Amino acid sequence: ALHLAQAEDGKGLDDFQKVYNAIAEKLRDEDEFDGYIGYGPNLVRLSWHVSGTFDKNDNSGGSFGGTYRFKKEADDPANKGLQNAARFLEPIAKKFPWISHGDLYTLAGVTALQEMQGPKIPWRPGRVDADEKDAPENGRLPDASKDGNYVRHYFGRFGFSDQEIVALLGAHCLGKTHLENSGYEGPWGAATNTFTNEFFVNLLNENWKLEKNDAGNEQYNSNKGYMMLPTDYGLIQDGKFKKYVEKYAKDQDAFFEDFKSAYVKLLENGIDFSKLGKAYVFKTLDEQDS
Ligand code: HEM
Ligand SMILES: Nc1cccc2nccn12
Repeated sequence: ALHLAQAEDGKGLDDFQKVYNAIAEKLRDEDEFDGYIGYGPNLVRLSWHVSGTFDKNDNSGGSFGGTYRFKKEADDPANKGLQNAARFLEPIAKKFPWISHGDLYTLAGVTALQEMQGPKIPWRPGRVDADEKDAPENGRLPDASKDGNYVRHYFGRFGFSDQEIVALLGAHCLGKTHLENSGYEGPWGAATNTFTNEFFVNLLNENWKLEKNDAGNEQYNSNKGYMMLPTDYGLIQDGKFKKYVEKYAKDQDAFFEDFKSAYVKLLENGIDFSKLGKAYVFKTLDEQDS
């Protein structure tokens, strides 16, 4: 059965906006991280990795139990590099001890996306901390060395359509790959901390060369210093995915709208929110600077 959302008692929009603001202010303060990319992309990746363990077949994994806080999940080799995001969030968790870990990890991704000029992401609280025994086993996160068919099959476990899969991967407009984390090296130059549709524009416009990187893994590099993972490149090798890449490369608003919907679905998979009111939409710091 789905996990029933139980919001932190007595907490409302203002309380969660305070958590949002604390994360957003810390993002602004600690802007030097990772060559001045900042923590935003890393927080978005954490929110995806804590949700990406979900399996609709037995409703295991997913963001509900906040089980990333246990070594069993945090030490998954696929999570290498996310210790930075976890350390970033420790003082936030101490300042707001009432928020569950699942709510904190997902709210941090929403905050980072909105502060990096992404779409407004409606968010609902109610994830309840589970025990270490409920932490999913390692190996549920995807393998970047594969192709488009693998990507389609992988995301089938969440019930995502081709369109939702392509929209979600648009988050690879953010941050970079780090050889010491994943065995892929991304260029400093092209790394960004602003949410745009450029992942799709680059996929279509650059001439990609498949090369072996210093870790011996194959990746696609362009002469402008951009890179793509084999799974990224699979989106233009596969005709059914490619038409959505073209749609989003042409229309950033359509990308923002579809990313928002798919990202909410990713973060809420496996949870029954029907007992809660409507989702919260948080103001950015800029919108509160009055
Ligand atoms: C086929 C599915 C996916 C694969 C194989 C994949 C793989 C990767 C890899 C290998 C990295 C580099 C990590 C590092 O070296 O630090 C990365 C980074 C990243 N991924 Fe994905 N990813 C996938 C889907 C997603 C999704 C669905 C999202 C969010 C909605 C996402 C968001 C990010 C972000 C923001 C970064 C940059 C992190 C940073 O700069 O620290 N990825 N991904
Ligand atoms: N920034 C970034 C992160 C992860 C994967 C990826 N592919 C192209 C760019 N990119």
